[in-house]
Amino acid sequence: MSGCEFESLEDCLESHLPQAELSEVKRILFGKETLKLDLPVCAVDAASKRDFELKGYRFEAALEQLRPPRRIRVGLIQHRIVLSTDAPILDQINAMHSRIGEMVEVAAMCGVNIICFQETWTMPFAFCTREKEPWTEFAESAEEGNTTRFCQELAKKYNMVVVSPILEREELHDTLWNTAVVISNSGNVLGKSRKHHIPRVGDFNESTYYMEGDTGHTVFQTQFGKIAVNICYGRHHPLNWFMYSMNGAEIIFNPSATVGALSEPMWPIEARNAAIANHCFTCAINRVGTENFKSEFTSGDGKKAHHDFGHFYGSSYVAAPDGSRTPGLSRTRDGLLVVEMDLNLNRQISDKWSFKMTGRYAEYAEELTNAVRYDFKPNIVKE
Ligand SMILES: NC(=O)NCCC(=O)O
Repeated sequence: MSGCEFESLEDCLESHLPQAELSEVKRILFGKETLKLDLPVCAVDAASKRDFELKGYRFEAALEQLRPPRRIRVGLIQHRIVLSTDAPILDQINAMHSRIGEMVEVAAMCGVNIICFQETWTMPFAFCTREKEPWTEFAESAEEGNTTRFCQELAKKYNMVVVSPILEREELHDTLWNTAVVISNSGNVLGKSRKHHIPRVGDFNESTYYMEGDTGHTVFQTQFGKIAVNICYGRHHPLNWFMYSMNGAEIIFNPSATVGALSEPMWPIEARNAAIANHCFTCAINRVGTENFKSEFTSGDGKKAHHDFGHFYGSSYVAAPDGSRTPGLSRTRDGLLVVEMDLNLNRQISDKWSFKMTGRYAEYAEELTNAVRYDFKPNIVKE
């Protein structure tokens, strides 16, 4: 079986492990048995008719005496491109809009309050090619583009916060950015968060198109909680997650596009570790499928010229501050993951483990300031 056919690690364990061992394996792999969330029959039927996976889980918190529970639902959407990469640009974008529209409708049936799509969801992840045309034509204004208008309609219709990661064209300077637009459930654009770290690894030739983002570690106060967006490669940088958390993020979304050969063993660890280290929820979303491009490309890594990135392995999941996590969505299919979380869990775990209190940040800040100076002398004792 090839890497792009293997459906999911969890399904494999479920079908091959004896029941007694399975619950121990799940406890160790996922922190504890993840509780299933009952989803409405109409949603389950619609997902099946529209040919995507629908899964629901919930994370509970202890009941407190002074604070009511803060239960909210997030939705994570992963999907393939709909048309081939050489179809007319507008047809590709419109096809993606209608696919997402039908998935968001199911999220609304499931009571989702905040939905997040995958990185640059309106287009193929064409940055491997290093060709400017036609891919830069997918770029749109974050504030006034058609995709933002489409998401504003969804937000208003379903009373849902929409996180829409796109290729942004900033018209003022005619520059491109990799940007997540955050749209309030009122339908207003709340703001945007630009990708903070740009990869220079494998075929991820994104630095040919856009620079490191200039929006810092913005956190968005929504009706359903404080959220932040750490786009893809930023998940390898613990300080990046940390700064969103320092600014008060209760949920950090990580819309991504990454392939099996490069990052799959790291995927289950990084967002989960960030949830633990920062006492918050994290939501990792990856696209699915293999995208083929007409012209061959190379990336100076000795590989023969090729037409695709390899397999985007999906596996979107949510991690909680207590170290537990949901199983991932499929490695091969479009999917919607609906997760109910009680945001009170963040403070409960912070009070228990106290990483923010024991962090010695002032000392690290001083050491780091020295470490990045050109005349830095490492603190090493030699015989
Ligand atoms: N989209 C993106 O930044 N991918 C880089 C590879 C990775 O972070 O796994």
